[in-house]
Amino acid sequence: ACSSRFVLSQVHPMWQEPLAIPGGNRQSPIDIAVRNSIFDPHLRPLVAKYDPRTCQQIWNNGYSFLVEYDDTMDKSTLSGGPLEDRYRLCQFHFHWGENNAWGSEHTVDHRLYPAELHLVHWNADRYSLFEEAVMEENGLAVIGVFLKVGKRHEGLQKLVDALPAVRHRDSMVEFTKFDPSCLLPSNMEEYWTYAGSLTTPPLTEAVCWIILKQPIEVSHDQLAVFRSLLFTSAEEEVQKSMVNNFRSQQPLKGRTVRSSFS
Ligand SMILES: CCCCCNS(=O)(=O)c1cc(S(N)(=O)=O)ccc1C(=O)O
Ligand SMILES: [Zn+2]
Repeated sequence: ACSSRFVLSQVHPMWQEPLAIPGGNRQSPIDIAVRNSIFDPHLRPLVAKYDPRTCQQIWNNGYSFLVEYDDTMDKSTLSGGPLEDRYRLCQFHFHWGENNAWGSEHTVDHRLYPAELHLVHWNADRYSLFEEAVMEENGLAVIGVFLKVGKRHEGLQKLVDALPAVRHRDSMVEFTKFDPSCLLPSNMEEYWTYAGSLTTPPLTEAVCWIILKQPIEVSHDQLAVFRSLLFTSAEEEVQKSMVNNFRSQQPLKGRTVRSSFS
């Protein structure tokens, strides 16, 4: 699995923004101002080919819960879209709020969603390890999918049922045969893409962000289980609910957001 062993538990969930950020002119997340995005006819549909057999475990890293994949071979890959190379899936995770009014990291014309899914991939054509890619420009490609409250998401339920087992920070359980394709919306043609960064430390400016226009629907109760997770470990006497684990929006600094649709 990718080395998302970067243990965020040293940073408080509403962690203090560092003063100096490497570069600092392509930080994420951002607001996507639809009318300012530029239609690029060369942008192709995204091609996500995931093998559920590469799914390994879920863990609570003190910031979110990550579902980690075996990325030692080219088995679960992302290509197409704005990407020149083939990227390997290493993990997916979510960001959410304490209620349904907010929780996403990106916004569309300042519209907030109750949660956002991130599927993290690294450029396996150019690098041999995730750790290398995470320090390189466009070493990573992250797909962002907005979640909205509606009907129950059957595919998500297997994941929701596993969450009580990783309630506390640093807990981990085996989790296998999960195909993350079930969390993607049907429309993989319409997205926005821009050059950005990780939204958690080390905030490296290595990410080609691909934000899908079509949200997925999950039920209120499914989101409530996300909020039953804890930032804190089993040993800590004061337990803190894992909610509002999103970063504040960052300045665009002259960047262009491209759209695959007009
Ligand atoms: C070597 C240090 C890697 C740190 C980042 N790891 S990651 O999997 O890319 C990641 C991305 C993101 S994000 N929101 O996709 O930028 C959030 C958390 C993590 C994590 O590891 O917890
Ligand atoms: Zn994320």
